[in-house]
Amino acid sequence: MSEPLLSLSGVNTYYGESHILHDLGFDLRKGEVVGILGRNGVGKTTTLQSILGIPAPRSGEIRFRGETISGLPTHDIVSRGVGWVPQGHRIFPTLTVVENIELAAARSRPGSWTAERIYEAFPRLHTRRDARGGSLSGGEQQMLAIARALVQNPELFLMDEPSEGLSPLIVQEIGALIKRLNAEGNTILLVEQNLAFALSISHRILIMAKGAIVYSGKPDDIRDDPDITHRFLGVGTAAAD
Ligand SMILES: Nc1ncnc2c1ncn2[C@@H]1O[C@H](COP(=O)(O)OP(=O)(O)OP(=O)(O)O)[C@@H](O)[C@H]1O
Repeated sequence: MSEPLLSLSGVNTYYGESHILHDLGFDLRKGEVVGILGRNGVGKTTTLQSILGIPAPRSGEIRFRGETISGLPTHDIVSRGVGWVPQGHRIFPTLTVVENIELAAARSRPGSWTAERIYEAFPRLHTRRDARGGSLSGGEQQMLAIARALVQNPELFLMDEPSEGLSPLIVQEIGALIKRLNAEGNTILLVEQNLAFALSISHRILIMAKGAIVYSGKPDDIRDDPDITHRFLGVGTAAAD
C-alpha cells in the first residue's frame, strides 16, 4: 500500500507546561475526508494547529507526502500544500472579497485554481466581490475562507469546524461544497462539533478524548452503534439521524 498523504505518530504537543496531545497518531490517505470529533477541549483544534506547526509538537513525527514536516516553520508547511480553513471562518473583515482572495492567491502554489476559476465555482462570491469581508453573511464568510485556502492549490485541507454558527440550510451548502472539493481529488481533514454534519460528509471518523484518538470507524459503524456516540461524545443517536 502506498504511503499515507499525512501521518502523525507519537505526537505530544504542549501549551507552555500544559500537555495537550498525548502520543497522538493517525494516518490520512489521499482522497479521504476524515472528521475528527470529540468533546470540548480534548485537543481537536490543537491537532490541526500542530500539523501547521503552531505550536510544533514537542516530540513525535508528522509526515506529509512522505517527508517530515514537524519542526518546519508554518510558511514552509503551507507551501508544501497544506491549506488552512480556520475556526470562525476567519477572513480579513475590512478587505473586500476580491482583496481577500488576491492576498491568498499571492502566496499560491502552481495549480489549476486561479482567482477567475474561484469566481466561476463560487458565483455568490463573484456577486459580492466588492463587499467587505465583515459585511458578508456567515455562510458567505465560510465560503470565502474555503476559497482563500483553495486558491493556494493545496493537496490537503485542514478545516476547523466549517459548520460552526451557520444555519442548517447553509451547513448543507458547505457540506455540498466539501463533497465537491473531495470529488475533484482533494483530501480533507476536518474538526467538527456537528455530529450529523461530520457523519454526512466523512469517509472515516476519528474520536478524540484527552489528547489522543480513542475511536476510529466509518460513519455507518457509528450510526449502527448508539453506544459509541454515547460513550465518547455524551450524546444520543438522535443527533446523528
Ligand atoms: N493558546 C493556548 N494556550 C494555552 N492553552 C490552550 C491554548 N489553546 C488551547 N488551549 C487549551 O488546550 C486544550 C485543547 O484545546 P483545543 O482548542 O485544541 O480543544 P478542542 O477539542 O478543539 O475544543 P473546542 O471544541 O472547545 O474548540 C484546552 O484545554 C484549551 O484550554
